[in-house]
Amino acid sequence: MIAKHHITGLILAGGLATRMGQQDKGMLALHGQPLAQHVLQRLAPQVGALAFNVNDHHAHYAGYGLPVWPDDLAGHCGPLAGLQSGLRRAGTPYLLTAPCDSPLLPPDLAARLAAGLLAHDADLAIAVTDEPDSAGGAPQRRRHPVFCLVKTSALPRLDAYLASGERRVGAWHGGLKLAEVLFEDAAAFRNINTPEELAELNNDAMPVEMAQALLATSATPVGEVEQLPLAQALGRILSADIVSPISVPAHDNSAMDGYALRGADLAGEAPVTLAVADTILAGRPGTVAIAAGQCARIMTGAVMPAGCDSVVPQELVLQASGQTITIRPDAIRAGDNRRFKGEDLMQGQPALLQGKRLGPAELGLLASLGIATVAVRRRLRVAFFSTGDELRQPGQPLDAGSIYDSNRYTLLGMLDRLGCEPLDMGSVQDQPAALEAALRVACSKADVIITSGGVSSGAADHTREILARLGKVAFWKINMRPGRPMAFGQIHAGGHSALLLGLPGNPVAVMATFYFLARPTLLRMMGASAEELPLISVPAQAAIRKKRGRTEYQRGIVERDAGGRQQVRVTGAQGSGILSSMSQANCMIVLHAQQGHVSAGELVDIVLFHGLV
Ligand SMILES: Nc1nc2c(c(=O)[nH]1)N[C@H]1C(S)=C(S)[C@@H](COP(=O)(O)OP(=O)(O)OC[C@H]3O[C@@H](n4cnc5c(N)ncnc54)[C@H](O)[C@@H]3O)O[C@H]1N2
Ligand code: MOO
Ligand SMILES: [Mg+2]
Repeated sequence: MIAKHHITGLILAGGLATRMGQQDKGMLALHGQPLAQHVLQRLAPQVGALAFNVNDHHAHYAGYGLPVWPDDLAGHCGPLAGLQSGLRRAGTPYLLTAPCDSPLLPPDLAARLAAGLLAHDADLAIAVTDEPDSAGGAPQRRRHPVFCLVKTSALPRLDAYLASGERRVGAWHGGLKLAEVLFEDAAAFRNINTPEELAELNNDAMPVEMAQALLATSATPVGEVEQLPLAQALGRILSADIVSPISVPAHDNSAMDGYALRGADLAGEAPVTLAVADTILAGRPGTVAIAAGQCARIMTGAVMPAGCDSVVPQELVLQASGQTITIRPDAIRAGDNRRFKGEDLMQGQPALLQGKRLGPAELGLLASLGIATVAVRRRLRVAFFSTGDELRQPGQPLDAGSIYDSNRYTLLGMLDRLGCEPLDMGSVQDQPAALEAALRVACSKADVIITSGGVSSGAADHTREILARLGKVAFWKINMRPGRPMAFGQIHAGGHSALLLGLPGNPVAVMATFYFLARPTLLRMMGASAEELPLISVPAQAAIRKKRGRTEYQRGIVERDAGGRQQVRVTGAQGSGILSSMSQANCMIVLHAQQGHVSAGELVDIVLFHGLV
């Protein structure tokens, strides 16, 4: 297996960008962020180390804190010179290259190239795609030689090739063994060569991972800290590391009710008789040292007496008279049933790290250290409101064409569960003045404003105008379903600022965008350390229809089949207005962008709704 830490990712940013007026291509902005940073964000989770290959604009890349390697060959000789530079400098057995102008590159590029390389026992693996033939004929196989995973030991071959004056990218490997790995999603290899291509990409729906990365870069944790008694700290985020002031347990102690003894006394074959020299209760340490041939009656949790290293549970004792016990020498092994001082927490060692969310175990752990109050970040204030003239509140009559406002309640529930301080601002009519007033009030009270509705292409122009007046808000199209449209930005009013997350109005879209986009952002702002939702791989009970190129979150029910194996099925209709599907479901089936239709029995990723703790 080729592990992540065996691979250095090299972002090729050393070209001349002739069709971009020789600008530094890697620094061109896509959704307000440099192309090279998008590539970095996509490669980072896939490799152990990262570096840039840059020739002319070293300073542009220095801020990323990564190595910046120039070509060793002079005169902009193309990507192979970058590859050569990377192979010379990488400290890992493999190098993975990707150009700085390919921000959609596959999230499983490294894993799949590595699998292909191993399967073919090859020296390098490159990506290939099948592109539709413009004349309507059979698809054309297209190689992408700059998306390449190569053994760093291939360097001499590349050196010789370049020394011979050759520069062509596709042919350098000569006698080395090449594996071609087919990727179904050709769009992932899209690269930007002209200003028109960049404009087009800026207009297209953005991958979920890109939206997540953009959100992550704009979320900063709340600074204020408060000191809370333990009993009020459940769900809060620790603001500083906790170093154990004591060891837990504070003494070596017994794990059983029985007799503490010296393991060395259990030698031989015949039953052993020991004299009971003391009785030790939990909280009442013994007073005598136990000599050879002696033992002490001891209770669970009581301090081990000096001289003893083992405890025999009382039910394993053959005979006990009060003054003596008799046991078989093989009843226990020396050292059994003794708990060591500090085996849970050692004095002076970190017990909990800042960013930890305090759950039941953490409250108990802090208590076990004798800590009575704890420093946590103040709760994140999240103002939320629904928008729409059609909305009525539960309890009100429903007139023609109107609906009840459900998003307010799902949002309230989700925010509360996450540990935020929800500020419910009700529902707001689709009128410019009402919307502006609501945003201003929300901005004055909250760190984050979450709205639902009014963000699709049908959104009234006045919404955009107001948001533009109050701050900088982008309207995103995200390549996901449900949850395609979303507004994101920062707004300012009355000397305050707040992050705005404008979620789409459809009730399931609200939940999907909340869980997969807003949740990580809010957690980061709450000061919580990154908690990736664990994806579990489960076979699909039946085929699932899925559009390749788009991330889909389908509502699923995971349960055991007749043979006892877990499997997942979709809840039925997946419309983004069908909120009952979220209630029937016990998991979200996460169908990644690069996946197509799923066949019965195929493994899919799921996120469970409920956890134990
Ligand atoms: N021409 C296009 N139309 C739509 C597109 C598109 O790309 N092109 N995207 C669709 C998608 S996907 C979604 S999601 C919605 C998002 O629209 P908005 O965010 O502007 O939301 P609204 O139009 O205000 O509402 C959508 C839908 O949800 C109902 N809704 C709204 N608020 C609530 C609430 N608080 N409780 C319950 N239900 C609510 C609302 O009545 C609408 O039925 O746009 C699609 N259209
Ligand atoms: O994606 Mo919309 O957000 O489906 O309903
Ligand atoms: Mg609306």
